[in-house]
Amino acid sequence: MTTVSEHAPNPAAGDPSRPIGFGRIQRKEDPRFVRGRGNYVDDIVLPGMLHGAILRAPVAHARLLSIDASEALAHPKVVAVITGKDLEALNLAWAPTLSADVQAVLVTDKVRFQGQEVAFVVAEDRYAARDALELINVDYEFLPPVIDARKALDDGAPVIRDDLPGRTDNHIFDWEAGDAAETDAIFASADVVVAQELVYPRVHPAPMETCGAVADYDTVDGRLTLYETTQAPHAHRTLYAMVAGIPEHKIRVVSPDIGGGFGNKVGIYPGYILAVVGSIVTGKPVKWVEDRSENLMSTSFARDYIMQGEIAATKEGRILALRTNVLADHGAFNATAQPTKNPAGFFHIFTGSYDLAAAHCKVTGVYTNKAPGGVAYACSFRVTEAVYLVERMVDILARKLEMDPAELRLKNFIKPEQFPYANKTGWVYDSGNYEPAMRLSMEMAGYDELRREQKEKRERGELMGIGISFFTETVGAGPRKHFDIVGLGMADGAELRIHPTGKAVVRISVQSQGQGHETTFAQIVAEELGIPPEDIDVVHGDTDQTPFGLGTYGSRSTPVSGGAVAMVSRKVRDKARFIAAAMLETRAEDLEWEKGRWFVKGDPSAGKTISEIALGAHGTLTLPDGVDGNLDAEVTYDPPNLTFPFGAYICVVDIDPGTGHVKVRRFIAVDDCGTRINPMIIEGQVHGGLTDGVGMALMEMISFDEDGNCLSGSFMDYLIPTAMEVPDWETGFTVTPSPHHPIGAKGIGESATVGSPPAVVNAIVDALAPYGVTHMDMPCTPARVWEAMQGRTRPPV
Ligand code: PCD
Ligand SMILES: [Cu+]
Repeated sequence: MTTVSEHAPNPAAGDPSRPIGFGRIQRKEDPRFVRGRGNYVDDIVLPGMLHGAILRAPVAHARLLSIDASEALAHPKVVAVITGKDLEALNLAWAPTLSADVQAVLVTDKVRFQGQEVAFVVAEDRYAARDALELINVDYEFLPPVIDARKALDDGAPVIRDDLPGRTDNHIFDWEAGDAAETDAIFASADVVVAQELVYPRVHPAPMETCGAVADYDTVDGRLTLYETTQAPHAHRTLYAMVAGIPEHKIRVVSPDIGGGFGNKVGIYPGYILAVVGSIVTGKPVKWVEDRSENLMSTSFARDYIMQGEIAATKEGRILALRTNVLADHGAFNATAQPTKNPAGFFHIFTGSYDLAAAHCKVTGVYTNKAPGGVAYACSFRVTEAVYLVERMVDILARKLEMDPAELRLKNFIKPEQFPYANKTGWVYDSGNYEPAMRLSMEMAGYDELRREQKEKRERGELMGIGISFFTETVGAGPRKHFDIVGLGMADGAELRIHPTGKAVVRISVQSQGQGHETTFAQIVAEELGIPPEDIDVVHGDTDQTPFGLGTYGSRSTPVSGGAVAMVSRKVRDKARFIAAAMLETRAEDLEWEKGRWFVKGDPSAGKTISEIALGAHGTLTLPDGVDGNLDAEVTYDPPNLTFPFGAYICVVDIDPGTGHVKVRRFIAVDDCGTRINPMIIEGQVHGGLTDGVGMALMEMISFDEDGNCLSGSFMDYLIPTAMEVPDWETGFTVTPSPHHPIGAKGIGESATVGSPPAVVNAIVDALAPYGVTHMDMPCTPARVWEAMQGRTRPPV
């Protein structure tokens, strides 16, 4: 049993590698999932419920001339058809985005991307609603679209956002970070400079469950109950109150089980608002659930960054500076989920894990006739793009210097004694110890042996590649003074009640989409109070039942809400001390804590367990002044900094020279997320993220033709990886606790998605080195790989 010292930042401090709260326990949520008892938005059925369907624009850019819904309204099962005009009358035709822009809920003036919402039909069943869409007649005047971000700022390019007063071009923002002059000076005198354009294509989170809502507006007392697929129920409620003018105390947002979010369910989509309007108009509950094509074509995409990278170094391989110019395609509305004041999110952590003398980045955002979004798909707000940039550039430099890429990284890491480390663009990394993670991954991979094998194979003309990526993430936004969503500061609440019999319920503001919060948050309480996890219920996903907080994305639940849960448990523990003292007829100062109980210093036999204390609190005992008769507490936790998890990944690929097919043979992932709660859940998070990363590197891309038709509107065209395409993951870990987090934990949910794509691409480029290939853009499909080899001769060996 570990003794928890009151003020120790990390209860696992004695042995930091020990997982906390009973470690590898089975997930509490799984029995209901494996028995088919999950309850998703589409499972919700309310009496008299109607069904909504959205008519979507067939083209990317067109003026709306007229809508005739009379035929649809004549359909016997159609109850209402809502158009942009109707919404204008309610002042709801446009909604604010999370990035200080507005987005059309339904088109009033102009269609701006293919798949945009044009009208909403409410009918007695889903089939009738869909059928009636075909009865709506819309007249359009087609306009030339802007599809290529590189042409968005050309003179004479069609102006997409002519709804914004004074707009004469498609420019959204220019933003920069770091010191340009200092960086340029270093580049000017550096021994070696390499440059490369890197395209991070438009990809999609594509969660298993698409987005949907059931809105139930009670016309008698003006109450709105909204079941939604949302990763941030409280933030949504406040936004609905602000935008729709429904008093906040009359709105209840319920987020039941969610079949994956991955950033796709952070924003507010037109469909949610339309379900609400549909319910207000008809006086009945209205369900709207999108299909797969609607999800892929119209909801938030991710990435879509064209990056010009440059890196400067000495000829001995000391990396000096990094600079980049980025063109960011934000689609038709600037709706990126951005909790920061920076329009490019956390992109300026592109200095990665290296100790640089200078760095500078510049990002230009543009509008195009494509779906809006730019969500952090398994990515803490553009950290994925940042990691890809630096990890590709370091590899390109290694090739130029003819140095081993592992050696080059080891030579340039920020050293353990440099933490907390302030990078050149204004981040303070809380902690890190990079070399042991790198060395562990090399040892697990058998790195030297792999290089030997590669050499032999090259001599035989076989294509084998080894790719490395070492990443540092910024996860866990707040603190609230630095991060907010439309003015709501990024802190999170937690409420803990210990029932008289010692069982507990903890209510949290974040929202699980599959991460296992019902298990891990119980484990945090268990660690702090010694109550077994099975005796602790975790309540989330209902704004009526939980304290305010900003929700789950950017791997912030453990860093922020996890901190809140640890702090609220400590508050209960402190209170328990006074009650125990009263019960034991002694002074609180004379008591000592060991996991699960307070006892008299020097007399361990005299003590009270948490459950005895809970009963005492609710009993008849006279309590000291100022101590309430319960064992409950609440806190709002505002983290002092972000957490900075990191990892070392090694990917081994074999390429078929005849077809260009890439086989990921091995993948070694060493992650450091600080103090670990549940190793099984962590491994699951890493496995999922690696699969995502391999998918992006090899096959995922939302593409468009010249007219702006989305070519990736189904899983036939938008490929996602399956068990067939991925190897047995080999995972390892090191533990570097966060010095400021109450239990020392850092986020893990997105690490693998962030860190793995550069490892895969680095491996592919490494395999193709004999052909003189130095870069390839994702997705590295067989066609692209094959093409890269054509017309290039392998040098004789
Ligand atoms: N150290 C540590 C950390 C962590 N953990 C665990 O693990 C998990 C995770 O966590 P985190 O990191 O904190 O995170 P979160 O916040 O919770 O979550 C979020 C994430 O998560 C991930 N993962 C996942 N999974 C699943 N199943 N599903 C999903 O959907 C998802 N998503 C994804 C994403 S994308 Mo964004 O949204 O894009 O921003 S963000 C994200 C949880 O349970 C926890 O508790 C542990 O144990 N330990
Ligand atoms: Cu991102």
